[in-house]
Amino acid sequence: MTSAETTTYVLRGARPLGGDPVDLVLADGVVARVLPAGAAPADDATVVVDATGLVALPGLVDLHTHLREPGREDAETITSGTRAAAAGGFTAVHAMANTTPVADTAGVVEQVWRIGRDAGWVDVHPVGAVSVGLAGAQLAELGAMADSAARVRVFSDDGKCVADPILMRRALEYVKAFDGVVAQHAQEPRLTEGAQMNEGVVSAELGLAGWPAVAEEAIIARDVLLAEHVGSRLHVCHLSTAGSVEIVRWAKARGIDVTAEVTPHHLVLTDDLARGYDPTFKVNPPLRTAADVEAVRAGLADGTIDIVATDHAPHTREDKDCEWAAAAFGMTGLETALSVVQDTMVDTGRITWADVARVLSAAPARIGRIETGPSAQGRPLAEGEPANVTLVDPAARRVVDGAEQVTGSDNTPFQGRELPGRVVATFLRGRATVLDGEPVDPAEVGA
Ligand SMILES: NC(=O)N[C@@H](CC(=O)O)C(=O)O
Ligand SMILES: [Zn+2]
Ligand SMILES: [Zn+2]
Repeated sequence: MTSAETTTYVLRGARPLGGDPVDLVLADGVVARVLPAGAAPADDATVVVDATGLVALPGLVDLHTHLREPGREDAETITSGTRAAAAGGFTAVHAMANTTPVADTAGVVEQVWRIGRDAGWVDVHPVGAVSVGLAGAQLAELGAMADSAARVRVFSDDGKCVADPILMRRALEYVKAFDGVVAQHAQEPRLTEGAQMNEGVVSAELGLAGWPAVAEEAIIARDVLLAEHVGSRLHVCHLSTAGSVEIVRWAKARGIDVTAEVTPHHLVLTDDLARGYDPTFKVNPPLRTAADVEAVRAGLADGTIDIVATDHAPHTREDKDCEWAAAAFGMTGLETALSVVQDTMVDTGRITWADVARVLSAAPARIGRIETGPSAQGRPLAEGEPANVTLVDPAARRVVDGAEQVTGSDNTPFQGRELPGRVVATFLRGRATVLDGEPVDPAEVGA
Protein backbone atom coordinates (compact mmCIF):
# COMPACT_ATOMS: atom_id res chain seq x y z
CA MET A 1 0.00 0.00 0.00
CA THR A 2 1.39 3.38 -0.99
CA SER A 3 0.96 5.99 1.70
CA ALA A 4 -1.29 8.95 0.99
CA GLU A 5 1.56 11.39 1.05
CA THR A 6 3.64 9.67 -1.59
CA THR A 7 0.96 8.81 -4.16
CA THR A 8 1.30 10.89 -7.30
CA TYR A 9 -1.92 11.34 -9.26
CA VAL A 10 -2.12 12.23 -12.93
CA LEU A 11 -5.56 13.59 -13.80
CA ARG A 12 -5.33 12.85 -17.50
CA GLY A 13 -7.28 15.16 -19.80
CA ALA A 14 -9.04 17.15 -17.07
CA ARG A 15 -10.63 20.46 -18.02
CA PRO A 16 -9.75 23.12 -15.40
CA LEU A 17 -12.81 25.35 -14.91
CA GLY A 18 -14.33 23.74 -18.00
CA GLY A 19 -11.51 24.94 -20.27
CA ASP A 20 -9.19 23.01 -22.58
CA PRO A 21 -7.97 19.58 -21.43
CA VAL A 22 -4.64 19.27 -19.59
CA ASP A 23 -2.86 16.76 -17.40
CA LEU A 24 -2.87 17.81 -13.76
CA VAL A 25 -0.10 16.17 -11.73
CA LEU A 26 -0.78 16.09 -7.99
CA ALA A 27 2.27 15.31 -5.85
CA ASP A 28 3.43 16.13 -2.33
CA GLY A 29 0.15 17.85 -1.55
CA VAL A 30 0.33 20.39 -4.34
CA VAL A 31 -0.51 20.75 -8.02
CA ALA A 32 3.02 19.83 -9.10
CA ARG A 33 2.62 20.26 -12.86
CA VAL A 34 0.03 21.43 -15.36
CA LEU A 35 0.98 19.78 -18.67
CA PRO A 36 -0.53 19.43 -22.13
CA ALA A 37 -3.11 16.62 -22.22
CA GLY A 38 -1.41 13.26 -22.60
CA ALA A 39 2.07 14.63 -21.78
CA ALA A 40 2.37 13.67 -18.11
CA PRO A 41 4.61 10.65 -17.60
CA ALA A 42 3.26 7.77 -15.52
CA ASP A 43 5.36 5.26 -13.63
CA ASP A 44 4.70 2.54 -11.07
CA ALA A 45 4.33 5.06 -8.26
CA THR A 46 1.71 7.05 -10.20
CA VAL A 47 -2.05 6.59 -10.22
CA VAL A 48 -3.53 7.74 -13.51
CA VAL A 49 -7.13 8.95 -13.37
CA ASP A 50 -8.86 9.09 -16.74
CA ALA A 51 -10.34 12.57 -16.51
CA THR A 52 -11.39 12.84 -20.16
CA GLY A 53 -14.38 15.17 -20.32
CA LEU A 54 -14.29 15.88 -16.60
CA VAL A 55 -14.32 19.44 -15.27
CA ALA A 56 -11.64 20.16 -12.64
CA LEU A 57 -12.61 22.65 -9.96
CA PRO A 58 -10.76 23.87 -6.89
CA GLY A 59 -12.06 21.88 -3.90
CA LEU A 60 -15.46 23.22 -2.89
CA VAL A 61 -15.85 25.22 0.32
CA ASP A 62 -19.14 25.32 2.24
CA LEU A 63 -19.66 28.32 4.47
CA HIS A 64 -22.80 26.87 6.06
CA THR A 65 -22.98 23.21 7.18
CA HIS A 66 -24.75 21.69 10.16
CA LEU A 67 -22.69 18.72 11.36
CA ARG A 68 -24.85 18.20 14.51
CA GLU A 69 -21.97 16.97 16.68
CA PRO A 70 -21.85 17.45 19.63
CA GLY A 71 -25.39 16.63 20.71
CA ARG A 72 -27.36 15.21 17.79
CA GLU A 73 -25.14 12.39 16.57
CA ASP A 74 -28.32 10.46 15.75
CA ALA A 75 -28.83 12.86 12.82
CA GLU A 76 -25.20 13.39 11.77
CA THR A 77 -21.70 13.17 13.16
CA ILE A 78 -18.66 15.19 12.22
CA THR A 79 -17.38 12.06 10.48
CA SER A 80 -20.55 11.21 8.53
CA GLY A 81 -21.18 14.85 7.62
CA THR A 82 -17.64 15.46 6.39
CA ARG A 83 -17.66 12.19 4.44
CA ALA A 84 -20.85 13.44 2.77
CA ALA A 85 -19.10 16.74 2.10
CA ALA A 86 -16.21 14.97 0.35
CA ALA A 87 -18.72 12.95 -1.69
CA GLY A 88 -20.25 16.26 -2.76
CA GLY A 89 -16.87 17.60 -3.90
CA PHE A 90 -16.05 19.70 -0.84
CA THR A 91 -12.63 20.01 0.77
CA ALA A 92 -13.66 22.43 3.53
CA VAL A 93 -16.82 23.11 5.50
CA HIS A 94 -17.78 25.65 8.13
CA ALA A 95 -19.57 23.84 10.94
CA MET A 96 -22.48 25.83 12.33
CA ALA A 97 -22.61 26.60 16.04
CA ASN A 98 -26.15 25.42 16.91
CA THR A 99 -25.00 22.18 18.50
CA THR A 100 -25.58 20.87 22.03
CA PRO A 101 -23.63 22.26 23.78
CA VAL A 102 -23.56 25.36 21.60
CA ALA A 103 -20.19 26.19 20.04
CA ASP A 104 -19.86 29.37 22.09
CA THR A 105 -16.52 28.70 23.82
CA ALA A 106 -12.94 28.04 22.75
CA GLY A 107 -13.30 24.55 24.25
CA VAL A 108 -16.19 23.48 22.05
CA VAL A 109 -14.84 24.95 18.79
CA GLU A 110 -11.46 23.33 19.42
CA GLN A 111 -13.14 19.99 20.00
CA VAL A 112 -15.10 20.22 16.73
CA TRP A 113 -11.99 21.32 14.85
CA ARG A 114 -9.92 18.46 16.29
CA ILE A 115 -12.51 15.75 15.58
CA GLY A 116 -12.80 17.08 12.03
CA ARG A 117 -9.05 17.06 11.55
CA ASP A 118 -8.74 13.51 12.89
CA ALA A 119 -11.58 12.28 10.65
CA GLY A 120 -9.60 13.57 7.68
CA TRP A 121 -12.36 13.99 5.09
CA VAL A 122 -12.34 17.78 4.72
CA ASP A 123 -11.00 20.74 6.67
CA VAL A 124 -13.54 21.63 9.35
CA HIS A 125 -13.72 25.30 10.27
CA PRO A 126 -15.99 25.77 13.26
CA VAL A 127 -18.33 28.75 13.30
CA GLY A 128 -18.53 30.39 16.73
CA ALA A 129 -21.80 31.49 18.27
CA VAL A 130 -22.40 35.24 18.53
CA SER A 131 -24.27 34.97 21.82
CA VAL A 132 -23.95 32.66 24.81
CA GLY A 133 -26.18 29.63 24.21
CA LEU A 134 -27.63 31.34 21.09
CA ALA A 135 -29.85 33.12 23.59
CA GLY A 136 -29.35 36.52 22.02
CA ALA A 137 -28.57 38.26 25.30
CA GLN A 138 -24.86 38.15 26.06
CA LEU A 139 -21.91 38.21 23.68
CA ALA A 140 -20.01 34.89 23.57
CA GLU A 141 -16.20 34.77 24.00
CA LEU A 142 -15.51 35.73 20.39
CA GLY A 143 -11.87 36.67 20.99
CA ALA A 144 -11.05 33.40 22.72
CA MET A 145 -12.60 31.42 19.86
CA ALA A 146 -10.65 33.49 17.31
CA ASP A 147 -7.41 32.88 19.20
CA SER A 148 -8.04 29.16 19.71
CA ALA A 149 -6.54 26.37 17.61
CA ALA A 150 -9.78 26.46 15.57
CA ARG A 151 -8.94 30.03 14.41
CA VAL A 152 -12.62 31.01 14.22
CA ARG A 153 -13.38 33.88 11.84
CA VAL A 154 -17.09 33.35 11.18
CA PHE A 155 -19.57 33.99 13.98
CA SER A 156 -23.26 33.15 13.77
CA ASP A 157 -26.29 32.35 15.92
CA ASP A 158 -27.67 30.53 12.85
CA GLY A 159 -31.02 28.94 13.52
CA LYS A 160 -31.73 32.07 15.53
CA CYS A 161 -31.54 35.69 14.48
CA VAL A 162 -29.37 38.15 16.38
CA ALA A 163 -32.44 40.30 16.84
CA ASP A 164 -31.21 42.77 19.47
CA PRO A 165 -29.64 45.66 17.53
CA ILE A 166 -27.20 46.57 20.28
CA LEU A 167 -25.92 43.00 20.52
CA MET A 168 -25.53 42.92 16.73
CA ARG A 169 -23.67 46.21 16.81
CA ARG A 170 -21.29 44.96 19.51
CA ALA A 171 -20.61 41.74 17.62
CA LEU A 172 -19.86 43.65 14.42
CA GLU A 173 -17.48 45.92 16.31
CA TYR A 174 -15.78 43.08 18.16
CA VAL A 175 -14.94 40.90 15.14
CA LYS A 176 -13.05 43.74 13.46
CA ALA A 177 -10.12 43.05 15.80
CA PHE A 178 -9.38 39.74 14.06
CA ASP A 179 -10.90 40.37 10.62
CA GLY A 180 -13.91 38.21 11.47
CA VAL A 181 -17.40 38.34 10.06
CA VAL A 182 -20.87 38.09 11.57
CA ALA A 183 -23.11 35.74 9.55
CA GLN A 184 -26.70 36.69 10.23
CA HIS A 185 -29.74 34.40 10.08
CA ALA A 186 -32.08 37.23 9.07
CA GLN A 187 -35.45 36.53 10.62
CA GLU A 188 -37.33 39.14 12.64
CA PRO A 189 -38.64 37.01 15.51
CA ARG A 190 -41.89 38.86 16.21
CA LEU A 191 -42.90 38.85 12.54
CA THR A 192 -42.33 35.09 12.30
CA GLU A 193 -43.84 33.81 15.53
CA GLY A 194 -45.34 30.40 14.84
CA ALA A 195 -44.56 30.71 11.13
CA GLN A 196 -44.58 27.46 9.17
CA MET A 197 -43.95 28.43 5.55
CA ASN A 198 -43.72 31.39 3.18
CA GLU A 199 -46.55 33.90 3.62
CA GLY A 200 -48.48 34.08 0.37
CA VAL A 201 -51.16 32.52 -1.76
CA VAL A 202 -50.19 28.96 -0.83
CA SER A 203 -50.04 29.55 2.95
CA ALA A 204 -53.47 31.17 2.80
CA GLU A 205 -54.83 28.20 0.89
CA LEU A 206 -53.29 25.62 3.23
CA GLY A 207 -54.12 27.52 6.39
CA LEU A 208 -50.52 27.46 7.61
CA ALA A 209 -49.07 30.45 9.45
CA GLY A 210 -47.06 32.50 6.96
CA TRP A 211 -43.57 33.91 7.13
CA PRO A 212 -43.51 37.24 5.34
CA ALA A 213 -40.61 38.29 3.12
CA VAL A 214 -40.40 41.52 5.13
CA ALA A 215 -39.29 39.57 8.22
CA GLU A 216 -36.08 38.68 6.37
CA GLU A 217 -35.70 41.95 4.52
CA ALA A 218 -36.14 44.19 7.58
CA ILE A 219 -33.23 42.52 9.37
CA ILE A 220 -30.97 42.63 6.30
CA ALA A 221 -31.75 46.33 5.82
CA ARG A 222 -30.99 47.05 9.47
CA ASP A 223 -27.79 45.03 9.45
CA VAL A 224 -26.25 46.54 6.31
CA LEU A 225 -26.79 49.96 7.86
CA LEU A 226 -25.22 48.79 11.13
CA ALA A 227 -22.26 47.31 9.23
CA GLU A 228 -21.79 50.60 7.43
CA HIS A 229 -22.05 52.57 10.66
CA VAL A 230 -19.38 50.57 12.49
CA GLY A 231 -17.27 49.83 9.38
CA SER A 232 -17.43 46.07 9.76
CA ARG A 233 -17.99 43.00 7.65
CA LEU A 234 -21.48 41.42 7.45
CA HIS A 235 -22.48 38.15 5.82
CA VAL A 236 -26.13 37.35 5.09
CA CYS A 237 -26.99 33.66 5.46
CA HIS A 238 -29.39 31.89 3.08
CA LEU A 239 -31.03 34.93 1.53
CA SER A 240 -34.34 33.90 -0.03
CA THR A 241 -36.46 36.79 -1.32
CA ALA A 242 -36.38 39.16 -4.28
CA GLY A 243 -36.47 42.09 -1.84
CA SER A 244 -33.41 40.78 0.01
CA VAL A 245 -31.48 40.68 -3.27
CA GLU A 246 -32.48 44.30 -3.92
CA ILE A 247 -31.27 45.43 -0.49
CA VAL A 248 -27.91 43.69 -0.85
CA ARG A 249 -27.53 45.13 -4.35
CA TRP A 250 -28.18 48.61 -2.94
CA ALA A 251 -25.78 48.09 -0.05
CA LYS A 252 -22.96 46.92 -2.31
CA ALA A 253 -23.48 49.87 -4.66
CA ARG A 254 -23.09 52.08 -1.58
CA GLY A 255 -19.79 50.42 -0.73
CA ILE A 256 -20.97 48.54 2.36
CA ASP A 257 -18.86 45.47 3.15
CA VAL A 258 -21.63 42.89 2.87
CA THR A 259 -21.62 39.41 1.34
CA ALA A 260 -24.57 37.09 0.81
CA GLU A 261 -25.30 33.44 0.22
CA VAL A 262 -28.10 31.50 -1.41
CA THR A 263 -28.79 27.80 -0.86
CA PRO A 264 -29.20 25.31 -3.69
CA HIS A 265 -32.79 24.64 -2.64
CA HIS A 266 -33.76 28.31 -2.88
CA LEU A 267 -32.39 28.29 -6.45
CA VAL A 268 -35.00 25.80 -7.59
CA LEU A 269 -37.76 24.84 -5.14
CA THR A 270 -40.90 26.89 -4.39
CA ASP A 271 -43.59 27.04 -1.72
CA ASP A 272 -45.90 25.08 -4.03
CA LEU A 273 -44.17 22.01 -2.59
CA ALA A 274 -45.88 22.61 0.76
CA ARG A 275 -49.18 21.55 -0.81
CA GLY A 276 -48.37 17.90 -0.16
CA TYR A 277 -47.75 18.66 3.55
CA ASP A 278 -44.48 16.71 3.27
CA PRO A 279 -42.19 18.15 6.00
CA THR A 280 -39.16 17.34 3.85
CA PHE A 281 -39.92 20.73 2.30
CA LYS A 282 -40.14 22.55 5.61
CA VAL A 283 -37.07 24.73 5.89
CA ASN A 284 -35.83 27.95 7.38
CA PRO A 285 -35.97 30.37 5.60
CA PRO A 286 -38.98 28.89 3.83
CA LEU A 287 -39.18 27.99 0.16
CA ARG A 288 -40.51 31.09 -1.58
CA THR A 289 -42.26 31.88 -4.88
CA ALA A 290 -41.14 31.39 -8.48
CA ALA A 291 -40.47 35.15 -8.68
CA ASP A 292 -38.10 34.87 -5.71
CA VAL A 293 -36.33 31.90 -7.33
CA GLU A 294 -35.81 33.98 -10.45
CA ALA A 295 -34.50 36.91 -8.38
CA VAL A 296 -31.92 34.83 -6.49
CA ARG A 297 -30.73 33.24 -9.75
CA ALA A 298 -30.32 36.72 -11.25
CA GLY A 299 -28.56 37.91 -8.09
CA LEU A 300 -26.12 35.02 -8.20
CA ALA A 301 -25.45 35.60 -11.90
CA ASP A 302 -24.74 39.33 -11.50
CA GLY A 303 -22.57 38.94 -8.38
CA THR A 304 -25.00 40.52 -5.89
CA ILE A 305 -25.08 37.13 -4.20
CA ASP A 306 -21.48 36.08 -3.59
CA ILE A 307 -21.76 32.39 -2.87
CA VAL A 308 -23.83 29.23 -2.80
CA ALA A 309 -23.82 27.61 0.66
CA THR A 310 -25.62 24.37 1.35
CA ASP A 311 -27.23 24.98 4.77
CA HIS A 312 -27.00 21.17 4.97
CA ALA A 313 -29.43 20.50 7.84
CA PRO A 314 -29.76 16.77 8.54
CA HIS A 315 -32.63 15.62 10.74
CA THR A 316 -33.68 12.21 12.04
CA ARG A 317 -36.83 10.51 10.74
CA GLU A 318 -38.31 11.08 14.17
CA ASP A 319 -37.94 14.83 13.74
CA LYS A 320 -39.18 14.86 10.15
CA ASP A 321 -41.76 12.06 9.77
CA CYS A 322 -44.55 13.86 11.61
CA GLU A 323 -47.21 16.42 10.86
CA TRP A 324 -45.94 19.59 9.20
CA ALA A 325 -46.34 21.86 12.23
CA ALA A 326 -44.37 19.53 14.52
CA ALA A 327 -41.53 18.76 12.10
CA ALA A 328 -38.04 20.28 12.30
CA PHE A 329 -36.90 22.90 9.80
CA GLY A 330 -34.12 21.89 7.43
CA MET A 331 -32.99 19.74 4.50
CA THR A 332 -29.74 18.03 3.52
CA GLY A 333 -27.64 19.47 0.71
CA LEU A 334 -23.96 18.54 0.64
CA GLU A 335 -24.31 15.76 -1.93
CA THR A 336 -26.61 17.62 -4.34
CA ALA A 337 -25.33 21.22 -4.19
CA LEU A 338 -23.00 21.08 -7.18
CA SER A 339 -25.61 19.29 -9.32
CA VAL A 340 -28.28 21.85 -8.47
CA VAL A 341 -25.93 24.70 -9.36
CA GLN A 342 -25.07 23.00 -12.65
CA ASP A 343 -28.74 22.40 -13.39
CA THR A 344 -30.05 25.86 -12.54
CA MET A 345 -27.11 28.10 -13.44
CA VAL A 346 -24.59 26.40 -15.76
CA ASP A 347 -26.81 24.31 -18.00
CA THR A 348 -29.13 27.32 -18.36
CA GLY A 349 -26.20 29.44 -19.56
CA ARG A 350 -26.40 31.94 -16.70
CA ILE A 351 -22.89 31.29 -15.28
CA THR A 352 -19.76 29.44 -16.37
CA TRP A 353 -17.73 26.76 -14.62
CA ALA A 354 -15.23 29.49 -13.72
CA ASP A 355 -18.09 31.23 -11.92
CA VAL A 356 -18.93 27.95 -10.16
CA ALA A 357 -15.34 27.86 -8.88
CA ARG A 358 -15.83 31.38 -7.56
CA VAL A 359 -19.23 30.94 -5.86
CA LEU A 360 -18.53 27.47 -4.42
CA SER A 361 -14.83 27.78 -3.60
CA ALA A 362 -12.85 31.01 -3.87
CA ALA A 363 -15.48 33.40 -2.50
CA PRO A 364 -16.58 31.31 0.49
CA ALA A 365 -12.88 30.71 1.31
CA ARG A 366 -12.28 34.44 1.23
CA ILE A 367 -15.34 35.29 3.34
CA GLY A 368 -14.27 32.69 5.93
CA ARG A 369 -10.64 33.89 5.70
CA ILE A 370 -9.35 30.39 4.99
CA GLU A 371 -7.80 31.35 1.65
CA THR A 372 -4.33 31.59 3.14
CA GLY A 373 -2.28 29.58 5.61
CA PRO A 374 -1.62 25.90 6.07
CA SER A 375 -5.07 24.71 4.97
CA ALA A 376 -5.48 27.17 2.12
CA GLN A 377 -8.68 26.64 0.16
CA GLY A 378 -10.34 28.09 -2.90
CA ARG A 379 -7.05 28.71 -4.69
CA PRO A 380 -6.58 28.34 -8.44
CA LEU A 381 -5.49 25.04 -10.01
CA ALA A 382 -2.04 26.36 -10.75
CA GLU A 383 1.41 24.85 -10.24
CA GLY A 384 2.49 25.09 -6.61
CA GLU A 385 -1.03 25.58 -5.25
CA PRO A 386 -2.45 23.16 -2.65
CA ALA A 387 -3.91 20.13 -4.46
CA ASN A 388 -7.53 20.62 -3.36
CA VAL A 389 -9.29 19.44 -6.50
CA THR A 390 -12.76 18.24 -7.44
CA LEU A 391 -13.41 16.32 -10.66
CA VAL A 392 -17.00 16.45 -11.89
CA ASP A 393 -18.57 14.68 -14.86
CA PRO A 394 -21.00 17.26 -16.23
CA ALA A 395 -22.47 14.80 -18.76
CA ALA A 396 -23.56 12.27 -16.13
CA ARG A 397 -27.14 12.21 -14.91
CA ARG A 398 -28.45 10.53 -11.79
CA VAL A 399 -31.66 10.08 -9.85
CA VAL A 400 -31.26 11.26 -6.25
CA ASP A 401 -31.98 8.66 -3.58
CA GLY A 402 -31.61 9.69 0.05
CA ALA A 403 -31.15 6.08 1.11
CA GLU A 404 -27.98 5.89 -0.99
CA GLN A 405 -26.48 9.11 0.30
CA VAL A 406 -23.51 9.27 2.63
CA THR A 407 -25.02 11.74 5.10
CA GLY A 408 -26.48 10.31 8.30
CA SER A 409 -29.98 11.58 7.47
CA ASP A 410 -32.24 11.14 4.47
CA ASN A 411 -34.19 14.41 4.39
CA THR A 412 -33.17 15.37 0.87
CA PRO A 413 -35.72 17.56 -0.94
CA PHE A 414 -34.48 16.15 -4.26
CA GLN A 415 -35.60 12.57 -3.65
CA GLY A 416 -36.43 10.92 -6.97
CA ARG A 417 -35.31 13.91 -9.03
CA GLU A 418 -32.96 13.50 -11.94
CA LEU A 419 -30.02 15.91 -11.69
CA PRO A 420 -27.00 16.48 -13.93
CA GLY A 421 -23.39 16.08 -12.84
CA ARG A 422 -21.56 13.59 -10.70
CA VAL A 423 -18.52 14.09 -8.46
CA VAL A 424 -16.00 11.53 -9.70
CA ALA A 425 -13.07 12.43 -7.45
CA THR A 426 -12.11 14.79 -4.65
CA PHE A 427 -8.55 15.45 -3.48
CA LEU A 428 -7.61 17.09 -0.19
CA ARG A 429 -4.02 18.35 -0.39
CA GLY A 430 -3.24 15.64 -2.93
CA ARG A 431 -4.90 12.79 -1.05
CA ALA A 432 -7.99 11.23 -2.66
CA THR A 433 -11.07 11.40 -0.43
CA VAL A 434 -13.30 10.27 -3.31
CA LEU A 435 -12.26 8.12 -6.30
CA ASP A 436 -14.53 6.63 -8.99
CA GLY A 437 -17.39 8.35 -7.18
CA GLU A 438 -16.77 6.40 -3.97
CA PRO A 439 -15.46 7.79 -0.67
CA VAL A 440 -11.91 6.65 0.19
CA ASP A 441 -11.54 6.15 3.94
CA PRO A 442 -8.63 8.32 5.17
CA ALA A 443 -7.70 5.61 7.69
CA GLU A 444 -7.20 3.09 4.88
CA VAL A 445 -4.66 5.21 3.02
CA GLY A 446 -2.64 5.97 6.12
CA ALA A 447 -3.67 9.60 6.31
N1 LIG B 1 -32.13 25.70 7.79
C1 LIG B 1 -32.95 25.10 8.63
O1 LIG B 1 -34.12 24.98 8.32
N2 LIG B 1 -32.53 24.62 9.80
C2 LIG B 1 -31.22 24.77 10.36
C3 LIG B 1 -31.03 26.10 11.03
C4 LIG B 1 -30.87 27.25 10.08
O2 LIG B 1 -30.11 27.21 9.12
O3 LIG B 1 -31.47 28.30 10.31
C5 LIG B 1 -30.98 23.63 11.33
O4 LIG B 1 -30.06 23.71 12.15
O5 LIG B 1 -31.69 22.62 11.23
ZN1 LIG C 1 -30.29 29.79 9.33
ZN1 LIG D 1 -28.23 26.84 8.85
